[in-house]
Amino acid sequence: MVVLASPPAVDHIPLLRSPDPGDVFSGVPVVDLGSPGAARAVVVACERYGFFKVVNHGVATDTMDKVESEAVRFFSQPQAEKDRSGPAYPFGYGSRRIGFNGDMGWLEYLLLAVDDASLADACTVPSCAVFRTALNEYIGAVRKLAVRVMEAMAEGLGIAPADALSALVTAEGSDQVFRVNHYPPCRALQGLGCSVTGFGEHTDPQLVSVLRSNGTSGLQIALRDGQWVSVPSDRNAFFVNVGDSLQVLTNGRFKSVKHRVVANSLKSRVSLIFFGGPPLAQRIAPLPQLLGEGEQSLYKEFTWGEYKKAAYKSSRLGDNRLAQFEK
Ligand SMILES: C=C1C[C@]23C[C@@]1(O)CC[C@H]2[C@@]12CC[C@H](O)[C@@](C)(C(=O)O1)[C@H]2[C@@H]3C(=O)O
Ligand SMILES: O=C(O)CCC(=O)C(=O)O
Ligand SMILES: [Fe+2]
Repeated sequence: MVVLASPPAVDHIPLLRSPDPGDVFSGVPVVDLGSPGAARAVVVACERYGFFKVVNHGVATDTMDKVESEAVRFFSQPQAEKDRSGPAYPFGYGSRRIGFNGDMGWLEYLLLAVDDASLADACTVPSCAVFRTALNEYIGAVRKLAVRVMEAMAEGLGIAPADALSALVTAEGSDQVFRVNHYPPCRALQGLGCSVTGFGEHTDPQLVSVLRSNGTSGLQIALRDGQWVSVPSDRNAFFVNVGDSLQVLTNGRFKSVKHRVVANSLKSRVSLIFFGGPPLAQRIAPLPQLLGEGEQSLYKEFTWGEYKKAAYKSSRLGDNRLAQFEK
């Protein structure tokens, strides 16, 4: 028997088939937020893929560039310096370990709280004031974008008031998280036909996630038939994921998208993600306006706090976390 051992550098990190050009998905829905058809396009994309790209988003290029270059600078520091911003939980710098239940990925990251009360100085890590200022400016802009996207969802779904969904992420005490991921190039497996997992497959538990990355590919989404496809990167655009909580609010009409990141063998990927969640006490249940005559909720009642606790306590990244709440 021939046993192929992984190089020690990638020990304990699952391997994936390397993406090939045929995996590149040309069908990612693109929503022009400034166009009259945006609300309808958002709904169609959320129903079909739980995922779409946003252009004409109004976030200044300078706001995106500054935070990206500060992130690159932060991750290029010596390990001991980065560790001073750790540990990752509850918030701070982390590397390789994701969550508490044994998941590992080829990445390092910053997990940051978004403190609504003081958005002007939302994060206290990292220690560098220039990075913090850039992060706070970016987080403020991306949060506004999340609100616009959720307003478009409500309009497209035909529900009132206009902030029926977005109010959940602007409410006092809403639970928002921000994440900066850095996937260094992984040269160890070059030419072997396989790649190391950057971030294993999962759905995001929140309502929506708004992602931007540098020009390095790696993000993949699962289509409804289970096929994994590569999302062409676009550093000028944002990508929106439907999260589990939004799936429940729409009684399954919108589907939370399964996604993962495959590490690149040559280039590093930097991604910045805003996760919009509601306050911990918020009840997560289908919006009555979205339930048809006689239609029942597909889910048992729960609060965001209960869902989050269950997700963090016992789930592995790839688990179907909603399954235990299905009726
Ligand atoms: C394994 C885990 C990591 C995660 C918490 C969890 O127990 C299950 C969900 C994971 C996830 C995915 C989206 C976000 O990156 C994240 C911050 C979140 O809210 O849920 C991560 C969690 C994490 O990295 O701690
Ligand atoms: O880094 C990426 O591109 C995606 C990461 C992700 O899905 C996450 O942090 O939840
Ligand atoms: Fe994710």
